[in-house]
Amino acid sequence: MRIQMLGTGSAFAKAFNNNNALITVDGRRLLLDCGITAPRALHELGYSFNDLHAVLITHIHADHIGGLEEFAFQMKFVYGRKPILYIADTLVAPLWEHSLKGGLQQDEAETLHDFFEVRPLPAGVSHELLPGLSVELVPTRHIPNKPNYSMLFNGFFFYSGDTVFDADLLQSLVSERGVRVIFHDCQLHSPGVVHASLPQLLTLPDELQDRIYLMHYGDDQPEFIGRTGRMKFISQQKEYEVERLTFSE
Ligand SMILES: Nc1ccn([C@@H]2O[C@@H]3COP(=O)(O)O[C@H]3[C@H]2O)c(=O)n1
Ligand SMILES: [Zn+2]
Ligand SMILES: [Zn+2]
Repeated sequence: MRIQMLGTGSAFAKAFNNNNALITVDGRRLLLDCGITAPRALHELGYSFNDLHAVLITHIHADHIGGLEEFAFQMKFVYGRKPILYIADTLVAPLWEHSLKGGLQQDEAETLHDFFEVRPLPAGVSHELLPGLSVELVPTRHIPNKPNYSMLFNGFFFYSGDTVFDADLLQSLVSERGVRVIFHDCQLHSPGVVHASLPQLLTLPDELQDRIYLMHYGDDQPEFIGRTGRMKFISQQKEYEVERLTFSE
């Protein structure tokens, strides 16, 4: 499994694109979140929306779904096919009613299903997204009363979908679930109200820090290079072989 971040920036970053990723398995590409900057970021890497097998969504903040209107319109009017949208079952209605309907709907009968092959995913069970890639949605805390999901891929790779610091969850993922690689959102400055902050992540034991790669950071990230304990920053646009990340690099 290879992963290439389209961006590693926080919602307000300007030096980095939105924290969205391309996961590639056997030549098939899954887009993981599609934020405001995703259309341009894909283009800069030489991809079009038509090169994607499917898109998977963590939650409905604009840095994670703000590019879906263009994705839907391009697939309908430029490429003439409906893309697969994997999304938590609890987010299907909010995504349409609160985010996409205003731009996409042209007549009252149109729904999200007219633009996407919607695959609602219950949390807590494994789903095959494409051959060789499975996911379990893990509910994580981000904004009170708004559903949000982190992703456990192939049983060993945990990708946080914007979450507050939760040391117990990270510890149990490693000691009970066998997680080997963790991509975690990281707000560089305290307090981490809706994200994990770097000072909080630095309190984790070495055995966890060794597995953690930091993403979703602010524009002053260069000032923090060398100040992340045993954790490492993930770079945007660089491609990583996930199986080879732990304890290497
Ligand atoms: N209660 C909230 C809600 C939002 N925010 C900021 O807005 C951003 C939305 O995208 P995000 O990546 O979840 O990060 C959120 C916070 O920076 C915040 O700081 N506090
Ligand atoms: Zn975000
Ligand atoms: Zn968010």
